[in-house]
Amino acid sequence: MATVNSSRRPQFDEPLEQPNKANLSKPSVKEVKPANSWAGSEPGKSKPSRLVLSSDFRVARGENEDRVSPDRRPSDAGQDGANVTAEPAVAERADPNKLLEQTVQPSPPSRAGSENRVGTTIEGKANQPVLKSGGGGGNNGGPPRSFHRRTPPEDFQNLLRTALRAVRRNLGFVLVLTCATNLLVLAIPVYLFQISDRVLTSRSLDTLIMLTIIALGAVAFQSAFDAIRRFMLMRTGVEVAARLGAPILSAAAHASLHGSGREYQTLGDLQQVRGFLVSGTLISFLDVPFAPLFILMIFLVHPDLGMIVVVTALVLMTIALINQKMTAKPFAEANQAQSKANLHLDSMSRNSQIINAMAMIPEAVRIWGRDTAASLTWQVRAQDRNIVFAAVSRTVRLFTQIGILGWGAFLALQGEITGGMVIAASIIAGRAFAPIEGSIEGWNTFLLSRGAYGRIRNLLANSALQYEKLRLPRPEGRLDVERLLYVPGGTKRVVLNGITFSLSPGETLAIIGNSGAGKTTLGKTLVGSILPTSGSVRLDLMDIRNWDPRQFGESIGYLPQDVQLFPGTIKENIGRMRDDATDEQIHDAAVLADVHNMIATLPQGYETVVAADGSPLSGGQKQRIALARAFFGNPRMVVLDEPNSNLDVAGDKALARAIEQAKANKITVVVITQKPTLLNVVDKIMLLNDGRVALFGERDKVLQQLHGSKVPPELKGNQGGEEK
Ligand SMILES: Nc1ncnc2c1ncn2[C@@H]1O[C@H](COP(=O)(O)OP(=O)(O)OP(=O)(O)O)[C@@H](O)[C@H]1O
Repeated sequence: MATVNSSRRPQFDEPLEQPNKANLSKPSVKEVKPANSWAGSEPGKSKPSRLVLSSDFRVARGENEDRVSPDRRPSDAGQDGANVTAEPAVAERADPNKLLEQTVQPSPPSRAGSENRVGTTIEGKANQPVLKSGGGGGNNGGPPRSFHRRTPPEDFQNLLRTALRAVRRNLGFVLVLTCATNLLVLAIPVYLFQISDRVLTSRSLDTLIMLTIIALGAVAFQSAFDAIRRFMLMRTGVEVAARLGAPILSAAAHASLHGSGREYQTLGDLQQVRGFLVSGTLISFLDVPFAPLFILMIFLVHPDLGMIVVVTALVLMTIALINQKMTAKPFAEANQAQSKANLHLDSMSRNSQIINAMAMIPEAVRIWGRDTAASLTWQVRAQDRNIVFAAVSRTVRLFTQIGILGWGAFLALQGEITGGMVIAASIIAGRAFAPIEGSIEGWNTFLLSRGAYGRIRNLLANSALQYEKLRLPRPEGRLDVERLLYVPGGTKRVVLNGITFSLSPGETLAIIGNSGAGKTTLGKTLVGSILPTSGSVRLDLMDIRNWDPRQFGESIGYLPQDVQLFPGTIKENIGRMRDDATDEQIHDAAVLADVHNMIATLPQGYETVVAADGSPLSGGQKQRIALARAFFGNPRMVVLDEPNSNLDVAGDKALARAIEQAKANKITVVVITQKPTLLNVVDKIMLLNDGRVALFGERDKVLQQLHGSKVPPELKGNQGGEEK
């Protein structure tokens, strides 16, 4: 198959025609001027612009909106914009008073008039209505005039508030149960105290039976209340996960576009919060407020015993703090190494075919083993310290029990307290230590959970999905790219430098250039999957950042270089996994992408199930299904990144037909390609060189620039007949 790099024609990176350095450094386009382009007309002869000055935007907008001629053909605004350059508009230096006059007397609504307008900036055009009364869209009748049906904006703050309300409500009830549980837990020490001090002294069987029944009832209630509060906490955790799971995932998916890719881990944060809600740590936290009550009771038995308990509690806290300090680093290292091992495992599962085909299993296992071993080593180090401190802590607790019993016995010998009091104090002390110890041990979990909740709150609070965007009519497909600069975060590499161009609705553009020229990056900025460092991409004059994301997504199609299909049927894939995709829409997209016949040859047709790795489809078939997915819903702009990289001759032809059909349907198509075959069907060509526009203009003129006066025979398809 012939390629642009064949020996008969120069390569993309050859200095075909040195672009004017001055022009390129002011991020402008070397425009191959068509005869009727305004760029080629004399500024003096241009018709007055209705609005020309971006700095006068505020004043002029108010005037324009009131005075625009009702019969003005707004589509003309789209026709003349194909040649926007980065050069400042001539009229930007015009007298503002004259401008005001010009807005009072708008130019006649003729196409020729609008084509000759000089210096009409995009800001100026933004004041003009985009819609026209007919033509310019699908089925030659233009896109539907109705406004887009949109899902309402997500109210993440409200969802978070509702979830928090549910947690508070449940915790309030759990607190009441905790109160009852902690009071009932005193039943056993009180029972012991009563037996030794009352029953044994009075030898009353009735009292013993009575006390035993009360103690049994108290213990039964205490167990029931404890079980109920655990049930409630478990359900609270589930409720939080159920309420926040979907909003977090959609906010994370949206944020990941321009984020670090770690946004999806917020779902893990939700698991952390849920885990905390059902953990023993929270139970300990809830029980801790009752510890002072128990300590007070011991003080009431005897102040000496109370002091022993207080000192022990302080010692236990100190031990736990030292433990946390000494185990925090090894635990963090262990977690980091474990997540590296998990990432590696994930990439192994995605690349299992490559790993098997090239016998890379030992290497893959070695890398995973290295990270896992590092994780285990750090865990052992952390756990060793943990075990030592836990042992010290337990020893202190047991010493305290002995201390209370011993000193209590001594006090009993002195006749200050009774034997029953000593045993009761010992049991109550154990009850007081339990939540304190539990809280100290779980403090780390609490900090982690608090951090996780903070990340969830930030993600939901800052999600752009919740801001309501203005309802816009369905776009026509006018594309304006202005002074696009892209420097990837954390690098100084300028990948795109001053890209400026425009396409009218229904125009097709091929972006060509050497590998690494920035074609894919440009394609991604056009569909908003990466944000430019500066400059703007506008669809129907509205910056794509300001479109409602759902509406924008429905209005465009994108075929990425690395095609991935979703696990599901071909039908679902073409319908973008939407529940509301109708059979007719799916069929239309397949026909528009010229892929219906190919699908018809598959044994299960549209119901063929595609696995995560794309089987049973071939690479070319996957690419063609993805092409139909890009055309689903009759989008107004489609960006195709090397759509024929896997196609055979028939597929290539089908693709060319699809682009022609798209053109007939007034869909603006940008196709990134390395192959010359598609150049036959496009209106314009852009040659990218090192992130800059080296050539841009009408197809034949650019081809002539590329190949000198000779245009290779295979690229002569449209010459003459469709001369622009
Ligand atoms: N996130 C990034 N960080 C650093 N460099 C980047 C980043 N994204 C792109 N680049 C660089 O920008 C250049 C252009 O990349 P791009 O993928 O757009 O090229 P391309 O013209 O599509 O190439 P190909 O035809 O091989 O797909 C490359 O040199 C690439 O290394």
